[in-house]
Amino acid sequence: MSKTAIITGAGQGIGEAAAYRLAQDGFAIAVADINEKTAPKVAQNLREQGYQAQAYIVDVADRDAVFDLVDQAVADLGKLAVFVNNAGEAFIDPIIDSDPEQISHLLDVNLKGTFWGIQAAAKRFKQQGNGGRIINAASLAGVEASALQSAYSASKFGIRGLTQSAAKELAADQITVNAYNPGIVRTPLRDAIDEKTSKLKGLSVAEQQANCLTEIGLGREGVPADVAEVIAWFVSPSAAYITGQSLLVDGGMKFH
Ligand SMILES: NC(=O)C1=CN([C@@H]2O[C@H](COP(=O)(O)OP(=O)(O)OC[C@H]3O[C@@H](n4cnc5c(N)ncnc54)[C@H](O)[C@@H]3O)[C@@H](O)[C@H]2O)C=CC1
Ligand SMILES: CC(=O)C(C)=O
Repeated sequence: MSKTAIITGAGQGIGEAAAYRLAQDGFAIAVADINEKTAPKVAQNLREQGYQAQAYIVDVADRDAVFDLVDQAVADLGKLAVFVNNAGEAFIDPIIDSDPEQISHLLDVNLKGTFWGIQAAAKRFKQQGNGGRIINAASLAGVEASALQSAYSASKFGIRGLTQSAAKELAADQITVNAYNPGIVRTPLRDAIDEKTSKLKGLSVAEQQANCLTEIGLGREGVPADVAEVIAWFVSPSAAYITGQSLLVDGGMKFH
């Protein structure tokens, strides 16, 4: 049985890119996502390329489902080695107009979903007895908050705090906990942000994009400092003693 990497939100975007990248490093990939169409497709593509992969339909906001995900993936694919809390959502609205339900849902997915992933992975790592790697999706917006993204930025600042606290608690069990903080990565999530922002700010999408930070790649183009590469580095032997870090990735890389 292989070493398993569970990646949430791996049905598209950054999570999908991370799935391909970690598969190249020999991990069996649990493609976990709420989307019943995309997760099986990604898992199938991985298998067609000769990698071990399985799709799991899960809502990361459901704590029991996240624990079940770990149990099932380990039973199917082998010992857990890596858990990437990548799944997330965003919405754009002025803070005074932000809908309470939408705020709660975003925090349930982004912040509490990461909490459940850390808990489930850490419990499994402790049972297995030889450490593990937990990597969380924070964001540039969790280092420098953006207007119109109050709930999202709050969730990403929170994820950085979760990362630091968990890292301090789990280091004794050789479990590292780190976060990647990408700038702009051209995914459906980012496209939706830009479109709504440009509407609210009256900017054309082109003008809005011109205001963006350096766009970085999803890893398939192999551009430097791409996000999938950062996730793979956090999992590599050279990062065995790196923990509690939030790595800002916006074309360059700097710890925060
Ligand atoms: N795209 C960007 O510019 C940046 C993205 N990020 C973060 O990176 C992560 C991935 O973002 P993208 O790939 O851009 O997003 P995306 O929207 O393209 O993909 C997110 C995936 O997560 C899944 N998902 C959403 N809610 C879920 C839930 N409750 N349970 C399970 N799966 C769920 C979606 O089905 C989708 O497949 C997110 O946490 C996002 O906040 C951070 C900084 C920049
Ligand atoms: C979506 C997101 O976190 C950014 C920085 O664009």
